[in-house]
Amino acid sequence: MKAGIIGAGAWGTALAQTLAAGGQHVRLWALEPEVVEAVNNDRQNPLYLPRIPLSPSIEATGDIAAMADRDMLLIVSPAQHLRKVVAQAPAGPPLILCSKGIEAGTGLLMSEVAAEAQPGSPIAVLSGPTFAHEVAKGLPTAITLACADADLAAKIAARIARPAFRPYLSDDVVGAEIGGAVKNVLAIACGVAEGAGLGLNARASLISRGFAEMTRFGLARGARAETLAGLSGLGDLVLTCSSTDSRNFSLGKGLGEGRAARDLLANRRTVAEGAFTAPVLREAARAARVEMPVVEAVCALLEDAAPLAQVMDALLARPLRAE
Ligand SMILES: NC(=O)c1ccc[n+]([C@@H]2O[C@H](COP(=O)([O-])OP(=O)(O)OC[C@H]3O[C@@H](n4cnc5c(N)ncnc54)[C@H](O)[C@@H]3O)[C@@H](O)[C@H]2O)c1
Ligand SMILES: O=P(O)(O)OC[C@H](O)CO
Repeated sequence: MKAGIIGAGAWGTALAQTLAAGGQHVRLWALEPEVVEAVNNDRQNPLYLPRIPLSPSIEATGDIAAMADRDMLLIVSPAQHLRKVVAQAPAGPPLILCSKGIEAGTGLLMSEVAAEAQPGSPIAVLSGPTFAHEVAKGLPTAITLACADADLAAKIAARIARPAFRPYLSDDVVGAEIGGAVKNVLAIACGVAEGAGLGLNARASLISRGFAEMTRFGLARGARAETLAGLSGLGDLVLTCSSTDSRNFSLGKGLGEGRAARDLLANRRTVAEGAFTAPVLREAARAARVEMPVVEAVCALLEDAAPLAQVMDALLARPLRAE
């Protein structure tokens, strides 16, 4: 098995650790030379996945061309860097996209961006409720692997499955991507509820009504309802909306505590994808005439367009309607 992982943040490193279980060689491309050095010399990634001893079967590299001999490539960069990273990756092997977001400027999903950046490469999407530090510790995890080509999906699944890492197959690539992108924005909303002390009823309502928004938007973009109700949609939504382990939830918590988005986002090393996805999603939803009031509210808070009390009042004052 010759897996290559492109992107050595928390998730790329955790995936490398998972695939390296059992002594399989995994090559991991990192942007930062200090990450390459720490992984190769100290068996650690203190920048992005601290306190997890890494397998000796992981070989880090700063040279993306070193991925040329790999027979599958997991792309794990932040969504807004995926186009550039995929364009630099060697062409040929299947690309397994692990980033969650929508590209700013184009409104494209990651599979659409990858298809433009590297035409002809087979594409799959790996997405679900997966906090990196838990996966890296070998805690039980299930995840959606979506690919239009069922044979390829089965081959990839067989190669990435581990006793505690269980992929479920789907042919609904768009559905898997929309779930992962939208849940990050909704997690910000749930973090706001936590930070502002709005209570657990509010959080449950945001999850349910947010899921209704995800479903409306997903169906408008051709996703299937059962995909949105699966691991990559509802499953990830519940995870990310429930814990400060989520960077998106934590960002929202800061907003709910009254801190400004620009301060919370300034100089951060780790990515809170929802902050980038929110305005793109709002645009896409408006263009498709899909109502997404929770997403609109998150955008207003991120843009500091209105105080939280006003945003809450506007949400609660919407016309009463059927569920
Ligand atoms: N962390 C998780 O638990 C988790 C789980 C599933 C999916 N994801 C998704 O994986 C993707 C990567 O997230 P992460 O948590 O691994 O990242 P991270 O926040 O841990 O690290 C940031 C990453 O961004 C990279 N980066 C910074 N500037 C860059 C540039 N100019 N070009 C290319 N790369 C650059 C860094 O090298 C690093 O790999 C995101 O889309 C995220 O939603 C994360
Ligand atoms: O920390 P977050 O909010 O980016 O969430 C990480 C993963 O996407 C959870 O599945």
